[in-house]
Amino acid sequence: MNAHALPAGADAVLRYENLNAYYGTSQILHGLSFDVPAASVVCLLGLNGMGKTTTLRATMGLVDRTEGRITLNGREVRGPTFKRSQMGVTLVPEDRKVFANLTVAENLEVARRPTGAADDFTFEDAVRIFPRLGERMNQKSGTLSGGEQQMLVVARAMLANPAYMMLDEPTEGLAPNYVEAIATSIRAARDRGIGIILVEQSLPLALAVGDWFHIIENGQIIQSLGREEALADAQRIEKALTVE
Ligand SMILES: Nc1ncnc2c1ncn2[C@@H]1O[C@H](COP(=O)(O)OP(=O)(O)OP(=O)(O)O)[C@@H](O)[C@H]1O
Repeated sequence: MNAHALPAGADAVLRYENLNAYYGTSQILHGLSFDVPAASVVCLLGLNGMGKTTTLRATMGLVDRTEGRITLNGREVRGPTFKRSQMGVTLVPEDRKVFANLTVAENLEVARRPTGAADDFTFEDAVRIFPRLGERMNQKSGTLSGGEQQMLVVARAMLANPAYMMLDEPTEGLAPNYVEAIATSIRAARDRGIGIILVEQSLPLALAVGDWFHIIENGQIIQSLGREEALADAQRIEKALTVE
């Protein structure tokens, strides 16, 4: 069964139900519940240290302990990280780790996981979305700029053709033209049916691509907004993301 196939009767959704997460004895997440429908972009917003990264790591089984349920298209997401990624969920972490000694092309090839679906991402798609990578296919990835490495890790995630993709602050420290390329890639992934969780400090980017917005404070969702509401209330969201 490929990553996009659904068990009979299941919703195409990554679903969080009352998620608690712990590092050691510290409880970081307190009862998070939200849905990530297929073909949508869900933005997690909040100040530093509020639990956004922990939510993504909990999804991949990278925290010490969780309670509650995460289901992907009706099946429980559990077990070791590689099993979760086999289920079709992938995380692009903040640290932008590329295989430094491999070329750009080799990094992409290692990640490529065709599902056989007609709308699988291909090398050509990656190069169309990130022309800069196309110019650097034979360059060792360790010598790319930070922005280019970020494009490469996002391109790699897309070539794995996940059902759901989580991006942790993909535009942190990037120049505006790279931010635009990341926005284009997020829209392209959504247009192919991929559900996306975007953790972002940049509200303009989140508003440019997001369908749903959850503001997280101290490991809890304190406010949830749809796209129209968020656009109408951008100033209030900005305030919630500003340290007083
Ligand atoms: N490995 C860890 N061990 C113990 N505590 C941790 C660990 N990782 C994160 N924390 C704590 O969990 C809390 C939430 O951190 P998290 O990284 O999820 O925040 P965030 O909202 O993503 O913010 P940031 O933008 O700073 O990454 C913080 O108080 C942090 O100190």
